[in-house]
Amino acid sequence: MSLGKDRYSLPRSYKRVSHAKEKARPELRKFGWDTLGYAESFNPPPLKDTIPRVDGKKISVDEFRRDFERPRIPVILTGLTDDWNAHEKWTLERLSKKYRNQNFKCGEDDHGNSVRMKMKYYHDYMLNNRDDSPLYIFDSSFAERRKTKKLSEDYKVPKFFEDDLFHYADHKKRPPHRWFVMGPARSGTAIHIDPLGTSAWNSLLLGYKRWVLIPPNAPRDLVKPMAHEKGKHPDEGITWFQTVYKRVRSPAWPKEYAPIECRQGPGETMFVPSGWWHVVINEGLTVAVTHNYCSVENLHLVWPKTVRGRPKLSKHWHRKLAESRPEVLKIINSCTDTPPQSLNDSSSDSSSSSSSSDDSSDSETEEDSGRCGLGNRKRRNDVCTSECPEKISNSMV
Ligand SMILES: O=C(O)CCC(=O)C(=O)O
Ligand SMILES: [Fe+2]
Repeated sequence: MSLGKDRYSLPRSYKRVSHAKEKARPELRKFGWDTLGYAESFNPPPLKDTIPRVDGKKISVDEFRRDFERPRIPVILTGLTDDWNAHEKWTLERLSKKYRNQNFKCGEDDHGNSVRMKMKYYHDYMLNNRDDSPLYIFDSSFAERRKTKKLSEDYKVPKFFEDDLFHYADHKKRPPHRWFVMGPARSGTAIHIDPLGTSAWNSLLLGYKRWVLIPPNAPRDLVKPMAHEKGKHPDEGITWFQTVYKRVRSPAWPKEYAPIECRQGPGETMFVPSGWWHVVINEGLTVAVTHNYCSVENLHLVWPKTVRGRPKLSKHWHRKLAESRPEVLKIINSCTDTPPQSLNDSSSDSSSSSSSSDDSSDSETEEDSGRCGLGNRKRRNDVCTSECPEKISNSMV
């Protein structure tokens, strides 16, 4: 069975979709995108919702820091999006009309270049595809492009996440940090840890996302699909839900790595603390926005990874923090092996700001993020080894 041109509503959708697919996943050319029949057969086990939910309007920033951010406990905050225009503006109908001819990133080619599709074709694809692991919009430059930047006026960074210390780095130098996210059933994000020790918040406007989070100390080999389980979609959320998920749910799964699971619904904001493994699958059509950030609570984790993975950025950032937030230098000093004076020695840094080589996750840790390397966050990425639609891509580094 292969998808015919008549599956789509617009005359050019088939061609545009085929073109994007060829660039994003050339390895599927022969095998096909719908061969596994997941559109008919994929059915995750019944949900065990084990995440705490807290009314975001009733908790203070200090309480959030004390109860969740500092101890690194995942939580869903409710009510934070109530006054966002996105609730009205981010319906499929309005998005596909207003941004009709705008290109959005829905993949990455083998050279790390963005694969983009006009919203009108992606919308058609989203409604009509039967793919096993569909293309997913994960776009980190929406707020920089003239014709899509208005999207960033439709939501507000919740007060809990406002103090992002990367904000002090020059905008062009800071790693990608915000993504507009849109995808159909079965699209999602393979298991990963977000880049550079950052934490994330992810607010869902439309649809339902199923999440599994696993504590930071869980070994990579345990949480990732085994070589023989990877199949044709090695770096996709759906593969994880078809393989590792069974083990996570079995009595043999180590108690110390007990997962936190949930179904996130519209208006809910997921907080993913630094270092936690997480994997997501969309249960139907979804629209979301997600940001990664560094705060005073996770700086001790972000700093060493930034020094090691993004040395040039770390020097620049150190200078900016010393000017504008000198009080955080004591956190940096307490988690650093590098003597502070060498941070000011620009001659010691030979890395190129445009190269992705300093984006890499720290291979001595379990970090791997695809939306990954905040040098790359989210989609597929060689350096990070997987997932995270481009939360990783090098483009903005
Ligand atoms: O909404 C999703 O697919 C999850 C995204 C995610 O984990 C990430 O951006 O790092
Ligand atoms: Fe993530």
